[in-house]
Amino acid sequence: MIWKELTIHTTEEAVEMISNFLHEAGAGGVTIEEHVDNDKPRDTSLGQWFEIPPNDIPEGEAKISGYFPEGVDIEEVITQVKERTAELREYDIDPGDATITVRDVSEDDWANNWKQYFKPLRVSERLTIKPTWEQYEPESAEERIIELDPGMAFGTGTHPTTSLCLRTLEGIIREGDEVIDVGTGSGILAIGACRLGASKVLALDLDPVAVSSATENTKLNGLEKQIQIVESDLLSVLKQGSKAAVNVQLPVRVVVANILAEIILLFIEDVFEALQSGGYYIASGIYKNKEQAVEEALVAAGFEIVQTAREEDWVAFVARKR
Ligand SMILES: C[S@@+](CC[C@H](N)C(=O)[O-])C[C@H]1O[C@@H](n2cnc3c(N)ncnc32)[C@H](O)[C@@H]1O
Repeated sequence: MIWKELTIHTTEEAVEMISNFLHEAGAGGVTIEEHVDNDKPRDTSLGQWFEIPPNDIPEGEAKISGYFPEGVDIEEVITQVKERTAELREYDIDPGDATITVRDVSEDDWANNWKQYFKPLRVSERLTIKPTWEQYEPESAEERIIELDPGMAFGTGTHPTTSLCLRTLEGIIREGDEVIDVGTGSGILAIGACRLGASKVLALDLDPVAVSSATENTKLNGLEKQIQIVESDLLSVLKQGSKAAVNVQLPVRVVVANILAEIILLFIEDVFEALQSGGYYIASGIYKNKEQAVEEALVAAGFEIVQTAREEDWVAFVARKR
């Protein structure tokens, strides 16, 4: 089958928003290419890094491609994506020059090629992400495996915003914890939380593609009894009327959200309310230029920042409800 590949040249900062625009415009898949720096020293204490091939994308920039099936009005998609991208400046997100190109590609060119670069990855001391199509044996009894086929949803574990969450979760989760994962994507953090000892996770996402991907991955890991996946705009499922339908008992001890800073700022009070006192909020997806704004908002809402984790240009906060 031939697909239309729409590529937008933008900034790392705008990647998540523009990927969402492409999904919402009907893309059957979205790929993201960011600057690759293979000369940079890597922390190899947790195992081997699988290098991805160098590209010509300058630091701080990114190329996002959406794949549209035949029959989609690509001119209409371009107009929509251009308008929504231009609006990002109102939210203080710089999308760069945001030039768009379109070409025809065959399905094999994009649907499977990326798989060769997604290898088992020891992402923290105890967690390893294993693509379903790879063979891998844990090196010790302590090592826990997250089986994953990310499909079209965000969350392979290789993005700094995801690995920051998995690493910080490892320090926070205690046996039997109940957790809420906001913006679950492929379900990777919900699965990771269970592997670290959580007894129940409520995994929420606004995007039906993410909901079905998280459902598949939950099954792959045999965690259907522990993870409940619900289509929800942020924590709206917890609002009056639908509380009874969720698997976790409120307030919970841990909330994790790997969502953009702009979105994190919208629902800090709701997270505060959903947490026990002394409970933890892991907030990730924060580009470095929004670090201060998010920190101030967390503190103003009554959180104490107990850890600030950084990887590349991304920041994650571990905040404790006072
Ligand atoms: C950066 S991805 C994170 C995926 C995964 N949790 C991870 O850490 O790799 C952000 C996710 O948030 C979801 N999202 C964005 N806005 C949302 C909203 N208002 N309510 C719920 N989910 C949302 C997106 O659909 C996407 O799956």
